[in-house]
Amino acid sequence: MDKIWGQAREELLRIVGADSFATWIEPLRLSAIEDGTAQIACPTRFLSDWVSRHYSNDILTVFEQMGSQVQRLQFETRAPSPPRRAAAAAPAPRPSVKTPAMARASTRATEDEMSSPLDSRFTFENFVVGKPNELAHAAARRVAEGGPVTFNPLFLYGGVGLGKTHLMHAIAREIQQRQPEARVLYLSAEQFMYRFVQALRDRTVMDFKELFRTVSVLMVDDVQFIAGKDSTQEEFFHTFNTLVDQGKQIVISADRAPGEIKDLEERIRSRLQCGLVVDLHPTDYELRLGILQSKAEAFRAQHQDLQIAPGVIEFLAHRITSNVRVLEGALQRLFAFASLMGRAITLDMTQECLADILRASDRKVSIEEIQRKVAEHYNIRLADMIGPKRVRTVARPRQIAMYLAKQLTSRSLPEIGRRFGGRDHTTIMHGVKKIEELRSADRSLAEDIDLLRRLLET
Ligand SMILES: Nc1ncnc2c1ncn2[C@@H]1O[C@H](COP(=O)(O)OP(=O)(O)OP(=O)(O)O)[C@@H](O)[C@H]1O
Repeated sequence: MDKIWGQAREELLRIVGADSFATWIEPLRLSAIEDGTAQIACPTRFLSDWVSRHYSNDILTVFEQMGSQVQRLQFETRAPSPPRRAAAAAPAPRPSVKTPAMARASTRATEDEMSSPLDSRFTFENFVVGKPNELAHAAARRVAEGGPVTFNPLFLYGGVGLGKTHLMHAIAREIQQRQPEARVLYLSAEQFMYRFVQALRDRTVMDFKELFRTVSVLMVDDVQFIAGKDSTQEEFFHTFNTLVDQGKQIVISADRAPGEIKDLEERIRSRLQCGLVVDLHPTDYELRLGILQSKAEAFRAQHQDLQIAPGVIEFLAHRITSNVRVLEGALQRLFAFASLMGRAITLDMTQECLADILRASDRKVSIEEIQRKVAEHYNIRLADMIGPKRVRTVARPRQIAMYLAKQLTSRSLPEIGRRFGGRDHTTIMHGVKKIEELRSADRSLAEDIDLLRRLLET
């Protein structure tokens, strides 16, 4: 079982990412596989509920990929046997954010568990600065240099893969190096919630509060995760206030601006807005070029025989515009391919080796995707997008979808009309005009549209 689970964990780590893995998958063990059912031991009921609701599909997919006969999962709440490191696929231990002061504290075990490990690649030196991220970078540097707290919190936001986590790790690492006695606690909002719920269950809330309220710097990644989770928000709010009152620095990241996070309590929203809010804009050509050049240089420092033909880096910077993570992935694949084949990286080879990525970044948004995203965003049924209902709560999102279809696709008005349940092109024209007018008058609608557009374009 350990061997199978070790293999499955490796794959799960890749799928769910290091943070979610450490929080949700790491504590699980595979106890048996019988008649197509995998029995998975979870240390707490909460964990088993959460994992079964959010990660069952991922786990089943991984079993399927491994060629196993597992069809169902059964979660049991019982203390798992201690993990066997040899079979485990947990990430190699990386330095975690803890300090000598933390080690002396009586709650040491909890603090160690609480902080997320830092990725050693995510430093300021490795962060390439360009127009789209210069403000975020400057603010992050300022916070990392320490000194009097000038803006609190620092709120960094931006789309997927644009460097938020990189900057957060760089700040944490730099503070740690400059002020070894500072207690920096860095974790994701998901982990904050998990630890809080665990403290509630174990009746150790006072320890939890004490721990969070005595740190020097609190850094919380992906704060949008706590939206809609009432008691976690409440606890976060109090922690936040106590630290700000004590003049302690807080750094927060999210995938959108505080004003755009739905189901976030108003008082938290306004607290988050009262420091410095900076965003990481989508990359431009120059920044992509800079990032590619710096990564290629780093790679060539270790593989001197690697040849990259002129124009390849420029070609990639021009063609792959989605985000830095995709850009990095493309480059890594190219390097791996070139060293395996012992070939120089030419333009032809790049096109052949990255055909799928290049096709995907060519991809145009479809009207169906627009309808689906808009329906999800406004919580209406997808069928209402094409149906006849005229109530405002349905008609307005429908018009927004029409507007986005006009903006983001090259379809004609009659074609769009057909996809909206056979409506006439004049109805589409009217919808598009209406939204254009409302956009300039209604700020929150304009923000909604920008958000949807970003979601659809990434
Ligand atoms: N300006 C940059 N210079 C160098 N590397 C970068 C830059 N921006 C992003 N990266 C790299 O791109 C990858 C994705 O960045 P990161 O994980 O920080 O994104 P993110 O904004 O946190 O995304 P997500 O919301 O998906 O977590 C990382 O490997 C990071 O090192």
